[in-house]
Amino acid sequence: MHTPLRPHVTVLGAGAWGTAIAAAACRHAEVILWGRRPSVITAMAQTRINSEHLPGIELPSALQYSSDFHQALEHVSQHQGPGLLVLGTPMVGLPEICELIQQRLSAGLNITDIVWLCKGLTADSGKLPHELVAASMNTRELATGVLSGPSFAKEVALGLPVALTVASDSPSLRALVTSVFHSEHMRIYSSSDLMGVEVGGALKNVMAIACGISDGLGLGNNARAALITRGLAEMTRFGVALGALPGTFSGLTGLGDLVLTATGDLSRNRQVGLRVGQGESLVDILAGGMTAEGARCAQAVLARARAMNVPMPITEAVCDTLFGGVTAAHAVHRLMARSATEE
Ligand SMILES: NC(=O)C1=CN([C@@H]2O[C@H](COP(=O)(O)OP(=O)(O)OC[C@H]3O[C@@H](n4cnc5c(N)ncnc54)[C@H](O)[C@@H]3O)[C@@H](O)[C@H]2O)C=CC1
Ligand SMILES: O=C(CO)COP(=O)(O)O
Repeated sequence: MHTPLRPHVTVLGAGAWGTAIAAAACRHAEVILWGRRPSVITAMAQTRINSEHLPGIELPSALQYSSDFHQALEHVSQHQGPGLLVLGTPMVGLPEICELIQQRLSAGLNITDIVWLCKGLTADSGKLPHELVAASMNTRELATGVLSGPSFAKEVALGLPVALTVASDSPSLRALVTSVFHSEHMRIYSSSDLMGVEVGGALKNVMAIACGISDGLGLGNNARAALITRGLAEMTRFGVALGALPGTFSGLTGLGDLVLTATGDLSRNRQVGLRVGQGESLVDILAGGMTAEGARCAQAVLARARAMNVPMPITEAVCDTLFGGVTAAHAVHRLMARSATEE
């Protein structure tokens, strides 16, 4: 009897999440983790530890490493069986990665399936990941989608239970991602609502900053519950205006990721909010290069919401506090002083 070929997977981006997801893929696939800094990749190959992003956590011995972009892409294109390319950079790195991939596609490289992990909107043009991918790559011959959900990289790298959602128009991509990642450690659910899944991932970061600010100000548990609930209403309103299905926001990538990031201290977005609420400036907090995508994303979300006439009071309060010179306490006062309304 013939055994199916193990999928080949390349993960581009060796940050916390790219590394954790590459390690998870090793259960069912032959995996290369690509990073752009050769010295970091060499150290990871030698120690089997990502000391910068996941210190002290041993990575699977089967995981391979490369800082050679061409070699990393060939791993998924020059293979008889299924090949999956995973884009694991933050939003800020996505345009460059898409451009590099498109150059290889134009040169004839045969890639069929791409899934990305990033959460947010581009800071300049306010595009969601699938909009950016469609604008910068020739996707006609590609199956593409997003893998998202409540998932702190550290817990995933430790093998603790997690549930994620793959969203794509392509049933074959959904099946491939499921076959690569679904295991007794990681459940994979499927959705065709790419818009809803991406909006949830982007907006929960903004709401996590809001909850962090509230907790940093010491406003209590009631205030945090109100922000989570009204934040969910706000992200649903925004998503539905863009064509998302409302039900998606009560799933893993909406409510699930919102609760995780708004309450879990491993969240960098929540940490940003906590520190802002305690009086630190955003510039100082982000000076070390921390990935906290909710800050930039909040401005892009607000611009898109205004263009659609969608009210986003919490997002507006976050923008005012982070960028508008309004104190956190005054932003809260303004939120609370609005007229009463139907729920
Ligand atoms: N850390 C987490 O727990 C989770 C993160 N995510 C999402 O995954 C994405 C990546 O986040 P993290 O891995 O946590 O970030 P990170 O800050 O740990 O690492 C980012 C990595 O991307 C690399 N990078 C940045 N721009 C690049 C470019 N142009 N080309 C190549 N590499 C580039 C950096 O060198 C760094 O290694 C984000 O969009 C985040 O929202 C999603 C789920 C969980
Ligand atoms: O997206 C995440 C968990 O699902 C990680 O959140 P942070 O980017 O806030 O750390």
